Amino acid sequence: MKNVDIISGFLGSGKTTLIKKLLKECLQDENVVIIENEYGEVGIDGSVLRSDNIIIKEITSGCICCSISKDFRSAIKGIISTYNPDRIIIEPSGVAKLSQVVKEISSEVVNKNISINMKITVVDAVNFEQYIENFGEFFVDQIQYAKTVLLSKTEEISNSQLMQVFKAVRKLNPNCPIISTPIAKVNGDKILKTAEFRNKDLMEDAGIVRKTLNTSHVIRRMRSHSCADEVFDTWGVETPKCFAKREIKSILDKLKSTVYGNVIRAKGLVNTEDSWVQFDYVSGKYDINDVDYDYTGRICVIGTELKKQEIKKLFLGE
Ligand SMILES: Nc1nc2c(ncn2[C@@H]2O[C@H](COP(=O)(O)OP(=O)(O)OP(=O)(O)O)[C@@H](O)[C@H]2O)c(=O)[nH]1
Repeated sequence: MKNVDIISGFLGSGKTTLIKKLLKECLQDENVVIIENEYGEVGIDGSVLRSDNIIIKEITSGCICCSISKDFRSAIKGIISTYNPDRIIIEPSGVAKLSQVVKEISSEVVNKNISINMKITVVDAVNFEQYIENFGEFFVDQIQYAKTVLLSKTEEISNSQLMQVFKAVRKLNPNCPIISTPIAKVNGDKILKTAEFRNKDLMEDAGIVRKTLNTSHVIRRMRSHSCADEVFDTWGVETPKCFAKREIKSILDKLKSTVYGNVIRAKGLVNTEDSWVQFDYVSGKYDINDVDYDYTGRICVIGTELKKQEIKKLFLGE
């Protein structure tokens, strides 16, 4: 029987950051395979996580809980027969419903070989209200079906905002441990122990939560949708273009404008005049960091009602 961990969370919440931390601080001696599911057409997180002892299987261009669920199931089976890993970590796309991912894993095809161990949902505390209001169907599902919730970016909000987010998460999921200490300050081991603790007792959490809560008030605009493809849009490109660093900054500043649609998440690995950089844009805020060179540049943008021609012009000038 193989243990499978699911690290769920909305777009840009911090799933990859958490996986990197766990790999570095407490999973170095384990034979781990990661399934990276990117909603966009080009894979970026695989390169971000890549290291010598980690095997990464990337599944791009769709969501493993709906449009490419078959690829997902065959990936799991293939991984088990090829690598026989100690642990499989799944990072679903930010727009996947955790309930659906669990359903896929538990389906007839694979349930003889695996059992679900950790189900952590990373919740972006900074953008909590905005996401619950606009993308409640996805966001709430991820929280309700989690065995553990990790609040990310808590160091960026006030104590009273944190208390509000904490209360709202607790209301949606009465049973799960909620990790609220800034991620940089919590030891990876502590996160692992918290998320694996009382595993068995919490197996039924999703059912209990569904029975005890009426969350219709938080699922407003998105209520009628059930599939990410009906709501979210993505644009991606592979490009050898060499950018100026200040150009990337200026592009990311512009992405906030509605000229480009409603951009929630943009990420990329691109070449610049003096180094390779990784950029991460989440709802108006961004980071740009130097990284090791990569084989070619990749850019991915996710949002709603994207103006793809405008976005292409912005990044590539054509
Ligand atoms: N300040 C702060 N930034 C964070 C934290 N967690 C993640 N980030 C930043 O948020 C951005 C997105 O982080 P990722 O780990 O790539 O998020 P993700 O959930 O894997 O993103 P997608 O898979 O693309 O949806 C990056 O710029 C991270 O550095 C946190 O706890 N605090």
